[in-house]
Amino acid sequence: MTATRVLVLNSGSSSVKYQLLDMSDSSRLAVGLVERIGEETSRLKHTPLATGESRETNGPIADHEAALKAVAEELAKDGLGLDSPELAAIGHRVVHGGKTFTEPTVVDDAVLAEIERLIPVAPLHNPANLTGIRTAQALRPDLPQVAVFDTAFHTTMPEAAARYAIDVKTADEHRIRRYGFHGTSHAYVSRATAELLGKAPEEVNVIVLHLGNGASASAVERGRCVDTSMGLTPLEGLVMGTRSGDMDPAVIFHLMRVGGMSTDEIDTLLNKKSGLIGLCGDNDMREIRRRIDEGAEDAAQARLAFDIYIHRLKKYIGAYYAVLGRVDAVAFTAGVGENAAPVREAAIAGLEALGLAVDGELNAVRSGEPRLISPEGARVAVAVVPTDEELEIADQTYALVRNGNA
Ligand SMILES: Nc1ncnc2c1ncn2[C@@H]1O[C@H](COP(=O)(O)OP(=O)(O)O)[C@@H](O)[C@H]1O
Ligand SMILES: CC(=O)OP(=O)(O)O
Ligand SMILES: [Mg+2]
Repeated sequence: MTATRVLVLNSGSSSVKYQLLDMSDSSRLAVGLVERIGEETSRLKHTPLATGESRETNGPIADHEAALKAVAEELAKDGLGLDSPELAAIGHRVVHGGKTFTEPTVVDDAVLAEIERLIPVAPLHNPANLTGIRTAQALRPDLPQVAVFDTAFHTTMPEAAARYAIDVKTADEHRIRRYGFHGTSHAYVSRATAELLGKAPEEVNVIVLHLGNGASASAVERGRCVDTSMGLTPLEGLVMGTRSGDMDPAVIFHLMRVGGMSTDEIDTLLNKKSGLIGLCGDNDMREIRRRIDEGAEDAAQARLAFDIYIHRLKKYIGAYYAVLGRVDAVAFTAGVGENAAPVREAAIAGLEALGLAVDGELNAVRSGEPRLISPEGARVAVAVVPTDEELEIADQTYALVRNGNA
């Protein structure tokens, strides 16, 4: 029997999203999510696609190792356990691959060591990714574990976009440059956008707006990334759920000298207590829109947070329009981009001179399919293109192991 199944693990700082796929037809066998790892109120939601009936387990899950073991138990209940001979490989999302990894990579000790070395530049993500890999290795030591890096798609950025304008020697010594993240999503969505336009990826220039809890924009020229908004770490760029995005770096010196804050306190402030949550107390765009739309008592604060979020997004659309010179499509994706029509409308509003517009009726359509929301005949397409990082990771993982390369 040929092993055609791939388990994909997308380990975040406090969550694990997973999917088991059969790559003979790219179908899903099971999907699930473990949330709030490390808290008392952890939750595992598991759905075997054969029945479509979800099971939920609530109660403390201490760490990512325990989370993955719980996932393995749930899969086993459906006869989809990790001991299955049909499993060909386990694919892992790894957030930071530095400049080392430009392709999906079969994990060995040297690869693990390099992912570990990169922890200081992805402190929220790489430790969780490592635990995911090590736990999976312990459960199935005989299987290839494949790392698919968020940074890989961005390694094509030219030096002019990737370098910060700081002393070159210092930058090189500490490997300070812009790496970019969410690359698996930017790659998948830019390709799917080309397909929606009936073109090959090499024929189009696309601005991809990945708006989830973390958020980033990218400029994709003929299938290759030429700029992206995240930098050395996933902190730079757009306003995010809990991260500040761009600001004058002197804010940090000021907080240290005048505010008396420590490096760790500022790190926590900018990564976990800023962005939408810092501006208005909510990091969920649904809640922010509810406050605005219902005219809640604290609507003004939510409105300001929304406006700052949109202002930054619009600046990046303009910047990447200039970087690309000619734009064929702007694609919205991830939780906010796929679901929040008011965000899409506001971000594109006023950009008619650039050939960009949103049709109100098309924008209001709710669907899981890629779709155009620009008016018929528009010079530049505006699209909603659902991302599928797990499918992309599974594809890349299977492509690497199916020919016995592993
Ligand atoms: N219907 C919706 N309207 C507005 N925002 C939504 C909606 N559904 C989800 N979101 C937003 O999507 C975010 C999560 O996006 P997601 O891509 O799943 O993020 P991540 O992968 O970073 O956890 C939530 O924080 C929420 O703000
Ligand atoms: C890199 C990054 O920001 O990832 P996420 O959006 O999953 O936090
Ligand atoms: Mg995400």
